[in-house]
Amino acid sequence: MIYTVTVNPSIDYIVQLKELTLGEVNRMDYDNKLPGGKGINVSRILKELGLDNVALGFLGGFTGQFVKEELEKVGLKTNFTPVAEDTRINVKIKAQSETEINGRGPKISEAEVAAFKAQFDKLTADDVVIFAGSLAPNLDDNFYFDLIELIRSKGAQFVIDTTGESLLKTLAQKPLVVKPNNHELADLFDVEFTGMDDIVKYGRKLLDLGAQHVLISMAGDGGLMITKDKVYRSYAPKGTVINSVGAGDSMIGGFVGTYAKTKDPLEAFRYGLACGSATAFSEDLADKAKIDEILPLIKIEEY
Ligand SMILES: Nc1ncnc2c1ncn2[C@@H]1O[C@H](COP(=O)(O)OP(=O)(O)OP(=O)(O)O)[C@@H](O)[C@H]1O
Ligand SMILES: O=P(O)(O)OC[C@@]1(O)O[C@H](CO)[C@@H](O)[C@@H]1O
Repeated sequence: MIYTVTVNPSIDYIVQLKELTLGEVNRMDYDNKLPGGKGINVSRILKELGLDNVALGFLGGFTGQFVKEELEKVGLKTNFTPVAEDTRINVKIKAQSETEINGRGPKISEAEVAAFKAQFDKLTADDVVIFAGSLAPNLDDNFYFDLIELIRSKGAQFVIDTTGESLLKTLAQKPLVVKPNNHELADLFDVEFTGMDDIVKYGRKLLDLGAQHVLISMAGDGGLMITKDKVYRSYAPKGTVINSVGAGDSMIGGFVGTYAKTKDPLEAFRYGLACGSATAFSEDLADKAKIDEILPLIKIEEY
């Protein structure tokens, strides 16, 4: 089974207006509320690809209830641990440019953490756990590392979509895939890239440090996959970008879901790219029809 973990889910409150003027009363042209959080987005993409998965994490209050109901409406399996405080609301303003204001999220009590962790005792070598998104304000990185140790001790695989020191720290535990974008990769090694060769050189370091597969996403410029003996490059298909929120989560969903099914990294990369672009070209996350439309446009070449 594939499990996603969203420690700090959200209602994504999408607000559209022609122009945002600071210090004035602004009126919306359109608004929408979506269940959000990176792990939840991965789960929704897996579901679109027809892959069985369970969304885990913490949900609380009326906002948490909304997220749970929206996910159940689309038939997603969930097993969220209830918490006392309200799930956060993240505001996504689409005006002359895109601005995101993400909430801090609820604090999680020790008893709530213990109830959540108990679920991991039953994992087996057939399972994959995907951690994605920020932690609750009172939890530190050890929250993930302790769980990763437990997961690896059961022989299960894990993926963690994180950056900086936290990413470096998890590599020794051999994540199934890591997917920094090119800017995150440069920050990670405190360097400036002058071309694709640099990106490949530093991406390869992640492989050497323990990652099983390395993807580097480059937004509208496509992506790279670095394996032990090959580097694959894809240019993103052209299209009208409607929404950049969740393209990275979609890429992870497409890669991990397809890899779990086929064990073929190249096919998994192809689906990852298609899901990322399909989301960029959709109002919400990509649906199956959009992913199917984009798949034949994905061209991958050896670099
Ligand atoms: N403007 C775009 N046009 C076409 N494809 C895109 C575009 N933006 C993203 N994609 C596809 O989605 C993949 C992931 O996007 P991106 O590199 O923006 O990830 P990210 O930085 O993790 O994004 P986010 O944090 O916004 O979800 C890219 O590698 C690309 O294949
Ligand atoms: O605050 P975090 O956890 O880093 O990011 C949360 C978030 O911005 O990420 C998703 C898009 O990737 C959104 O659905 C959600 O609002």
